[in-house]
Amino acid sequence: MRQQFKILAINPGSTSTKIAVYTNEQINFEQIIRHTIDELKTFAAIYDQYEYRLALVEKALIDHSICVNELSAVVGRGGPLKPAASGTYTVNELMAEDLKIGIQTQHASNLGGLLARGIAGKVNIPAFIVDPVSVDELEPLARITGLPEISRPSLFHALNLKAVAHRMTKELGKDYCELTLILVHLGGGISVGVQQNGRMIDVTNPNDLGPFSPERAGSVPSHALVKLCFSGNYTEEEIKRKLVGNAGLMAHLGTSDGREVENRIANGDAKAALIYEAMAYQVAKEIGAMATVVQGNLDAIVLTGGLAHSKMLVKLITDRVQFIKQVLVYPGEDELKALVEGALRVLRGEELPKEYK
Ligand SMILES: Nc1ncnc2c1ncn2[C@@H]1O[C@H](COP(=O)(O)OP(=O)(O)OP(=O)(O)O)[C@@H](O)[C@H]1O
Ligand SMILES: CCCC(=O)O
Repeated sequence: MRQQFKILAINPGSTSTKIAVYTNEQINFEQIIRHTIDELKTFAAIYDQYEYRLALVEKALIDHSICVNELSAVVGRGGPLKPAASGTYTVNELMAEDLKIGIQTQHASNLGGLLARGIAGKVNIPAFIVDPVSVDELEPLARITGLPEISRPSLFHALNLKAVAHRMTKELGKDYCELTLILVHLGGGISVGVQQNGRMIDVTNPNDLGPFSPERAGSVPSHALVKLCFSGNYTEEEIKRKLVGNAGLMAHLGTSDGREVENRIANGDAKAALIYEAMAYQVAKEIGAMATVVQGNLDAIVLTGGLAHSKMLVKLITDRVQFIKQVLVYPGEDELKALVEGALRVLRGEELPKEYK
């Protein structure tokens, strides 16, 4: 009989902590613990929320009659850490320190590894994180911009894109490193990357470059942006908010909900149709650019994320890129399952845990 591993996965977000317990690939339970603004505003820094969220996760385990010493491992969402290769990492002392201070930025996901370590430490089982947004496997060529002092960083939807690549290679009975793929996450932000030999050798940072998305600007003409920054009309924070959060579909149409945009299109809204098609056009153009990175030697183009549920958007993109290679669609994202799968690969000895340095 296959060995049974019981795993707790923790995904802290800005307004909730999502948790799940799985036995192997089977879910035992999933819960979204919501946090109100009033509760969170009492904490000055993200790390100050640690004890508060820990108590809520432990209570949820008791509510579901799960005893910590039944668990084989605890896995948390990895925060924006130092650039590192893709994989499952043991939460070590150095990582815990970087998560505590928010080495790249203050973000709720920094608590994922810390909560995993806190709970796992009580019963001496491993604590992991999997594919944080700061996974960096870029080729030197991909980093260079026209300004020596600005290089392209690697920040993207690594957890979902890597999980989808693992799932599809398994389904096709292939080795993970065998396939060359263009992987596209179509969510609130859009990441477009190309993976070769298991490494994401080029990728657009959804907060910075590439297509615009439901709520982010993507690449914009730099001179016009500089003018906006120095117009005296905005603070630095306001400009950042304008680019990430209030841009894309939200800025043009006042909503970041793809379903709402499609309803408007169905009711004859020509502006909604133009903007939605422009988003698909930009995604397709970026896919075309990524195909040049591997000189067209690809196995598939893969679309995933919430917007990949949309038949309309998938068709708009596919019509433009299917001449390059077949398009496969894996709608949605399941971060808790992706975390569990990453932990299982290590517990089953399919992958060695990586050490954060
Ligand atoms: N059936 C659907 N048709 C059209 N759009 C959809 C559908 N289902 C979800 N979406 C859209 O997908 C987007 C959200 O995707 P997703 O849940 O992957 O993003 P997120 O988790 O909010 O952000 P991110 O993925 O950037 O972290 C929203 O624009 C939502 O309206
Ligand atoms: C930075 C990429 C990940 C995200 O936007 O959620």
